[in-house]
Amino acid sequence: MAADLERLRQEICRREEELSELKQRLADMEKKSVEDASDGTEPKTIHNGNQKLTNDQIGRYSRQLILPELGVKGQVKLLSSKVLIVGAGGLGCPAAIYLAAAGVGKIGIVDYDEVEISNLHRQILHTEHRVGVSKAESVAISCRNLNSSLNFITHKVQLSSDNAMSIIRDYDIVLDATDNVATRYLLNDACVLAGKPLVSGSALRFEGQLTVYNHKGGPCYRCLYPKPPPPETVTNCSDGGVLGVVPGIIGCYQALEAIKIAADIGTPLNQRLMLFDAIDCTTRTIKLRGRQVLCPVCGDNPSMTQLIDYEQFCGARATDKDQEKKVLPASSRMTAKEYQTLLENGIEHVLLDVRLPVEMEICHLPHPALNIPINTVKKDPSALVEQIKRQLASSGIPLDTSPVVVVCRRGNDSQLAVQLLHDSNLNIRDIRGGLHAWARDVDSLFPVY
Ligand SMILES: Nc1ncnc2c1ncn2[C@@H]1O[C@H](COP(=O)(O)OP(=O)(O)OP(=O)(O)O)[C@@H](O)[C@H]1O
Repeated sequence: MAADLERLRQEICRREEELSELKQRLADMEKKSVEDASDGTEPKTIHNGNQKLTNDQIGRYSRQLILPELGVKGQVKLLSSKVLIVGAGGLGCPAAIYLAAAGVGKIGIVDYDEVEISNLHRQILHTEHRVGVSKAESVAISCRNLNSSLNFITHKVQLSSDNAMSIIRDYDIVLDATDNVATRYLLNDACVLAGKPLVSGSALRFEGQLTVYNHKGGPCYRCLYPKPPPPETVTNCSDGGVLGVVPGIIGCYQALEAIKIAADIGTPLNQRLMLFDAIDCTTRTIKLRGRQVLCPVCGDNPSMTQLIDYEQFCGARATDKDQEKKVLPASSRMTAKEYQTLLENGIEHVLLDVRLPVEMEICHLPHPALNIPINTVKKDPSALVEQIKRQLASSGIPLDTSPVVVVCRRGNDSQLAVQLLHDSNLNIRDIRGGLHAWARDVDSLFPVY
């Protein structure tokens, strides 16, 4: 049954990709036939008196063509503009579809990742049956369905110092729709070096931000943030959460800014930062400081003339594996399977879950747990030790031998908790890999978030 479902899913994906290719071929042929017709005796102007737009284009873009600010001139600019979207996620999806709808002639999409089920609540161009498909490809397919007359280029790679300049070179405007500090600096420096405006967006929880860097003499990202933040202070959607519509709104704003720049209309958001708060439904725009003459990349005497190692520059976040190596000795840890054995043998213990209560509501291990979030543990570890000792005593469990088992989502915060409680004389260990390991190694039906 599961194999049949998977086969069907793959078949849908295959056919959808085929359909998308056919649409692209059809669009190319239609374009060619218009060019051929206007090549010889038959003038392009014969039907609509307009040398610049075809009848199809006039029909499709009519509602924006009649805007005096845009008009035929602006639409022609859009059709000949080239916009690169880096990141085909929560910001990139809405940005891409509005750029395609507006008729931006060439749209590049960079993403190395594949669609996951947890992306679908906000990355609205992907679909259920495209789980496992390249995100860049998925965005191109959805955009082509909307407007097959445009040119969509997929770059299924991680943007890095090695490839950024050669990818960016072919575009006029770049959108930063990514989610990490290293790529922000990389994109900033690459855009300054290549002389391209950078429309930057971000969204987390209920808040979003938007600005345009390196445009019309305004500052670049480095002018405002010369040094990267300490890695441990950076939170992403996977850890902090995000309401899907928030990146949706910011991604739309990114498309809007790109359209304004491409069509040369309105006032771009350079040297200003827009702050959006979904909880109160407020937006605020604040003035930013201008370009810094001492900026190492866009200043008067730039010391940076090529891209650097951005992971190193930002002191990239330690991976789960690094953290495992760095933090606890093996004797202070147990595997998910070892915890399963402990449960099956009915060994008395205290289970300490250091996630937020809201996460406990999503799922929890099949044993009553003391739920103390890691931030509370950090504030007063000794109070927690007293609480655990009281619980052990009231259950008549021997204090020094009975295990205290700490769990979290992926096994990082639990290690921190064990460290904080290390001097307590408790027999304390954490579950390596947390609930993710439990779902992977013990209970395949346990939910993963
Ligand atoms: N250097 C990079 N090159 C290409 N794509 C990148 C780069 N850095 C980030 N991205 C992409 O940017 C997108 C950002 O999307 P988003 O912020 O919605 O988060 P996500 O990584 O998809 O989701 P989650 O954090 O929930 O797993 C991701 O698809 C990610 O793969």
